[in-house]
Amino acid sequence: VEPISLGLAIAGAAASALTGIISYPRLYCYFRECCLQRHEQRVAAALQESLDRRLFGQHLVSKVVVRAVRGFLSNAQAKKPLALSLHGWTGTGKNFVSKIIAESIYKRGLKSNYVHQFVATLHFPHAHSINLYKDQLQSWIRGNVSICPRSIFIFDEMDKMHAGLIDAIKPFLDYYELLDGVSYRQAIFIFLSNAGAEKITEVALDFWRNGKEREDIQLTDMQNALSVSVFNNRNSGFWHSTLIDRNLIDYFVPFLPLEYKHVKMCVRVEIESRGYAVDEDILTRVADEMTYFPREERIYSDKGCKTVDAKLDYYYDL
Ligand SMILES: Nc1ncnc2c1ncn2[C@@H]1O[C@H](COP(=O)(O)OP(=O)(O)OP(=O)(O)O)[C@@H](O)[C@H]1O
Repeated sequence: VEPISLGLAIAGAAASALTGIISYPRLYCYFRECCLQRHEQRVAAALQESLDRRLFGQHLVSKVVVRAVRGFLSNAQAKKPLALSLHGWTGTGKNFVSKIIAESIYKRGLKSNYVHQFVATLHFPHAHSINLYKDQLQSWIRGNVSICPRSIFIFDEMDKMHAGLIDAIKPFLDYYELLDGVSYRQAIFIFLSNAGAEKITEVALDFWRNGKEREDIQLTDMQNALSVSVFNNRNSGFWHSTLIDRNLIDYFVPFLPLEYKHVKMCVRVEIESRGYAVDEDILTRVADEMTYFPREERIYSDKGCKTVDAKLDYYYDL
């Protein structure tokens, strides 16, 4: 083969590969992250599988989250963005679940360019700057949704957010088709909060005291009580918020307090993820070291599964 024709052949192949890449977005998206990347059925399957395998003791969460996300993604005519509000005791899996949702939609999960996380105490620390934060929040959400309609926004520590701030995002959560030429209808908003945890615990404890199974707790046992208690709680971040007033939160997702057996499951996972063989004695000791409430019955872990990893360091990494 003449060098010149070989060169032409290579150039031709490269050009057709390039057009191939451009005309096959899937291939392009294989190498570079794309907005709206995965098909909704794949997202729903990945989400279900991941929650079933990795999330312990939260039957209501799995049910609501999978249904909500699947329904929303498969509805091409969604009238508003999806807004989920996750509530519960510390260490029960709220951040964990938002990470799993993000990973099911974008392979890079929380590291994705289309997933944005806010932590109230970090990003909005000063009460006197609330108006500035409102402006920043709006332009930041507008900018990101303009780049990618299927953006995911996670607001952590809602209960520490200054009252009224979250109302700045109300227009984006509402039923508008377009706002200044931008549609927010494909975006996903996830709010995380400890507000309502007492109410959730009260219901769970009632079930326990009446000898009923935890898994028999229904969403209806929780949802109304939860939305009212969050709305009326000055420290919920949603205090008298128009988001609740106007029914712009689609689902209140209750995280039940975790029991001793769930803590043990977390310890097991943590030991395995470090590549050690599970030593049942250590596993039990770590779970025993956690504190449990109420004081008399000692059923629920004070810190959920938080601090399990730190406790394990004592046994394994010294
Ligand atoms: N229900 C659960 N199933 C499996 N692992 C869990 C569960 N809850 C918590 N964990 C583990 O504990 C870690 C800490 O939990 P996570 O940060 O999700 O708690 P949280 O509910 O967001 O707490 P906080 O309200 O304090 O922010 C998680 O990364 C996960 O490893």
